[in-house]
Amino acid sequence: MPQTEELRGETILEASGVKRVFGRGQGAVTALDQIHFAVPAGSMVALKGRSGSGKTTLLNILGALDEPTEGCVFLRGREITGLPETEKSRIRRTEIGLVFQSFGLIPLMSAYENVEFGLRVTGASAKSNRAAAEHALEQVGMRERMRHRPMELSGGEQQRVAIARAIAHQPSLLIADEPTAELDSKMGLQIMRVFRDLVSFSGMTIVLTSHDPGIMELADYVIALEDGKIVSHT
Ligand SMILES: Nc1ncnc2c1ncn2[C@@H]1O[C@H](COP(=O)(O)OP(=O)(O)OP(=O)(O)O)[C@@H](O)[C@H]1O
Repeated sequence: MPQTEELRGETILEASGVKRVFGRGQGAVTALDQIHFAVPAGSMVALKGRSGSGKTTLLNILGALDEPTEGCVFLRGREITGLPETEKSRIRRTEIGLVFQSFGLIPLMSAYENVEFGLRVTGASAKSNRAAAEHALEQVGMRERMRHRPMELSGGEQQRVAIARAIAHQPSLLIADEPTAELDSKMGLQIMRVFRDLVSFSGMTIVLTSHDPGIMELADYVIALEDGKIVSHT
């Protein structure tokens, strides 16, 4: 499998004709329709749009957490839609990292344990998991504080630990749903700096959602959604 860095500039993620309808009949809601875009490897893309415009629905489909009603998604040229759940789960474990608004750390575990715990499902040796967890914490600037529990860390630091957990298996694609929404603007910018470093130094591709124009400015591309459709792509 090529290293993340070697893919830089090539299309890593592509959505083609994606449509997602929730429910049936009269109560059906079309959350996404006619979604087409391609994301070059080693770039950061922000999805913007009002509440209900379809951002989370799209991220869930890109992250192999949900299936479109129509259309397909390709990750590194391979279709990830329509695969059996076991295969999608393998792709999520190896190629995709997920970050959420609410951090989702386990309170009784230290930062290090939170990151290492996520790696146990990979089946790698304890020694390599330890090295991978420490490397990921280093990448987000949290190695010094890795023995602290979440409650001893600021919101921004907790989110950095959550990012370390999401990237510990060195995925090529990081998906982040409103990663700065619970943070003040200074901490939000710190998180964006971490993301920019992951793009610059590790060649990672990041797709995130945000409502904050200051955050959006730091992305390479901005895709605007309105009522489930792309209305601009800059
Ligand atoms: N599981 C579901 N069942 C029915 N409708 C849903 C479901 N999930 C989302 N929707 C609908 O799909 C549309 C898009 O929702 P989505 O959560 O993707 O929007 P969003 O842009 O992420 O909003 P927000 O910024 O508030 O998170 C909305 O009309 C929503 O009500």
